[in-house]
Amino acid sequence: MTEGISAVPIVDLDPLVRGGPDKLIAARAIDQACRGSGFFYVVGHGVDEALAARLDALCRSFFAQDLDRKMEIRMEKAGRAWRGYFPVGGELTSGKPDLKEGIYFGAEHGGDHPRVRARVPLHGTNLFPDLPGFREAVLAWMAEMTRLGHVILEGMALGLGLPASYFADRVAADPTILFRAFHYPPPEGDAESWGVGEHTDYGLLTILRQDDAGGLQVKSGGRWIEAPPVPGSFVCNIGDMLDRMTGGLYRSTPHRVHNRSGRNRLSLPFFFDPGWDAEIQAIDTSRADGRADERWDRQNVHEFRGTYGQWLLGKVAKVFPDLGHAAGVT
Ligand SMILES: O=C(O)CCC(=O)C(=O)O
Ligand SMILES: [Fe+2]
Repeated sequence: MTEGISAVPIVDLDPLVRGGPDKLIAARAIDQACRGSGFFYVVGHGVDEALAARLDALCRSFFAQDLDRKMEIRMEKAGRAWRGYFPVGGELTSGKPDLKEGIYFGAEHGGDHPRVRARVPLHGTNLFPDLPGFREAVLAWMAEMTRLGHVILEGMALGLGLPASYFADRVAADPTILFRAFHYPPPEGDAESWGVGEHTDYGLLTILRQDDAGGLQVKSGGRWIEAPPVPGSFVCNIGDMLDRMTGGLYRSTPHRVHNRSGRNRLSLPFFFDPGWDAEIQAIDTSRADGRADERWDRQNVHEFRGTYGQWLLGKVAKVFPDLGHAAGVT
């Protein structure tokens, strides 16, 4: 592990991606990062840079369109599947409107998928913008990010001294995947406009591609530190369910975004989360450090019992209250 230009460490995943004998070196670096700030960059991930550039350009073309065009795929049209576009101010990550717009995507489940047939919220088909190549790029990206998610989870399992397939076998055989494209316009005069307010992510692992605008901040050791852009890398962070499973050994670290660059910021977070029906159980709480920080939302993840689907529905209903009602969640 090498120290980057910020306090967030950089982990070279190459040995894990290739499956070489140095796997444990990468696994230990991940473990160290997860016990520390809970945030790390990954390089050596093998994700095609040309695909990333194509997706970046397509997303910028989408967000540059008139609002009317963007609203053609507004989230309301996807109903309970919870996909599509939301305009600036439409999402309330920490109870207040965020200064960002975005598109939500998920696994492309057809009408014959059992959970779509059972009308389970958050399942269904995506709403893709009518831009050539968009659909293909998003589907290819989600496949790549899913591959990468499995690689990182394997590293985490090894780093914890568990069998490589520990998470894959228990919670991530059929992961819940959510992919978002966000555009953060620069604040107009109001320095207090947060792109995303302080929050933690809900699931296992977030893999984020950020552009060169900067603005992502991570709460580490009680203070906010920057996670500046590192070309060709992804920023990874722990979600609430991995915090829960590791008994707090790995923290779901609070983070937030403030776009101070004076230009548009584009970010592409991918959420690699437990299967919808996966029961979330602690691995070995004796390893936990017992710290119980005051959380941003005053929840205690360690008291949660149930499936990931139950946890996620409770969360999403808070972030999009109107859609929560529409989908019968609240
Ligand atoms: O856009 C970013 O850099 C972070 C986004 C984020 O934290 C989230 O969507 O959960
Ligand atoms: Fe987040």
